[in-house]
Amino acid sequence: MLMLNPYSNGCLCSALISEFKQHHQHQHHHQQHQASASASAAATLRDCSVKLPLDILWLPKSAMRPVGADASHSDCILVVGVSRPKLAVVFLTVMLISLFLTFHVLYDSAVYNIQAAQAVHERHRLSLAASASAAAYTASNANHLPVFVKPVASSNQLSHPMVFPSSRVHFPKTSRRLPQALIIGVRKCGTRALLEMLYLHPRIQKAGGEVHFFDRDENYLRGLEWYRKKMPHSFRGQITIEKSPSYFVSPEVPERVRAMNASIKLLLIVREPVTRAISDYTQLRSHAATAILPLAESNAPGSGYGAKMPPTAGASLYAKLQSAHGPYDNALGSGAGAKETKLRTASGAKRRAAPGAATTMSTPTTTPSAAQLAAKSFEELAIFPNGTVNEAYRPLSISMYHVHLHRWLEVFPREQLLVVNGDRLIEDPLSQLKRIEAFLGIEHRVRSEHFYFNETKGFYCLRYDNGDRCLRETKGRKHPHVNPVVVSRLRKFFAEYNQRFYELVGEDLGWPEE
Ligand SMILES: Nc1ncnc2c1ncn2[C@@H]1O[C@H](COP(=O)(O)OS(=O)(=O)O)[C@@H](OP(=O)(O)O)[C@H]1O
Repeated sequence: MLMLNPYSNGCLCSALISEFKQHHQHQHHHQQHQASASASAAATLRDCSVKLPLDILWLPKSAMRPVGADASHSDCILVVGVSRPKLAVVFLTVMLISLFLTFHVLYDSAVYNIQAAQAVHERHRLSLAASASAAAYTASNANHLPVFVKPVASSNQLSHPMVFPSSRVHFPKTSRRLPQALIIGVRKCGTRALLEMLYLHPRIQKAGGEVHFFDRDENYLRGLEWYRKKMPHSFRGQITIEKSPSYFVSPEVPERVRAMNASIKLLLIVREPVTRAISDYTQLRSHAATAILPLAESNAPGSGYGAKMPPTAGASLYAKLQSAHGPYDNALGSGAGAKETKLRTASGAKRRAAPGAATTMSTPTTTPSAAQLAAKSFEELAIFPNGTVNEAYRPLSISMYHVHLHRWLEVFPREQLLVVNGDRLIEDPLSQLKRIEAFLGIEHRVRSEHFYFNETKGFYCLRYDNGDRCLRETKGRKHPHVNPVVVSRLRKFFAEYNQRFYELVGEDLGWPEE
């Protein structure tokens, strides 16, 4: 028996002894025959008492009032009294800390087990629900859509902001890890859709936004630890993926990525180059319109973007647009800035003389207003009046995939890079996801039941156990009508570049040549 009494010095022992004596007298009055036994107990008390620094006493068992049946065969009981307050405080503190740590470990372990069980259960439920809905579709015989999933009427809609789940349960034993795979581009080819679809896989964790670590000096100079902290929590066996589409076209990026991880896996999603350029233009025009409309009078014939903008307002909007469009030289990507010059040098392409260019194109020295930029059609920006292609137009130069890919393949072996077909991802996402699962070395877990075709949006959306999710409205914008002659002209222009790209990747993607 251990008894702690921090505030007494010997009181415990004397109390016990006094108790022993009273008890002994009581027995003496009522049980005469035990008198000799008590005397012998007192003798034993004297024999068993051993004074130690911690006030440890051996008391005879008969000194204690029995509480229940006593099955022990010992004669003496150990009583410890802590007589020094400081020592007692230390004792109590150690005991409390031990208790706290024990409960903490037990709590962590319980939370971990419960959450892990919930995650497994939810995924299982999702897979059952999805199988049921796929079966229902087969029965309903909807047929005009590509295949692996039939269209499902969904209540969930496009006015949502980005509605894919932005966070998962954070297990206690996870940590933030540098990415083991990157989606390096290409802009407007389906990089967001690809990342969200991959995130359906339990082995994938994704960085929420575009981090732009490797292509922006101000971020790169913050160091890898800064980058790591931008990553999501993950288990050891999971793969963290980040996507920043401008990595593909930024010359300094491949070397920087290799410096971080020479065996990182690279995903490059591409789309038919002219469609990609039109998509790019559509996004830039949309951004320009958003910036201009509140201030502008929309009375420029055919433009709708406020040609009568006051010069000062135009200049400040222009600055706004420049910062909003990052790698672009101006709002609609029409200028030929420093990066463009590098690109032309790298590709070996000669700038073609463009009669009339001075009157139709912005130049770096003459800053056009945002309204002027936003008022230009894709045709005007892409083709000079003499019919030649404006290679310096950023949406077009980004689509010259071979130029950029060449730089990556100078740094990484071909096997480390997977080319994903963005046009196929739109029509049949599962086929592309299977390839990516194999490339990343993870089991095939993304299934047709994870997708449904949303008729309103015109794209496949994702199905989670807690609801259906589409990408937000900035993905899948309606493109403006582009003159078919211009489209054909651009396709011919890209035919040669596409061939070079096919050679680099070792695959013919079959893009139209007119
Ligand atoms: N499932 C699904 N839902 C919506 N959109 C889809 C989907 N799959 C691919 N896409 C195509 O993704 C295009 C946008 O590409 P990015 O995400 O790479 O754009 S961005 O560079 O990050 O701005 C976007 O381009 P636009 O159609 O021109 O808007 C889509 O065509």
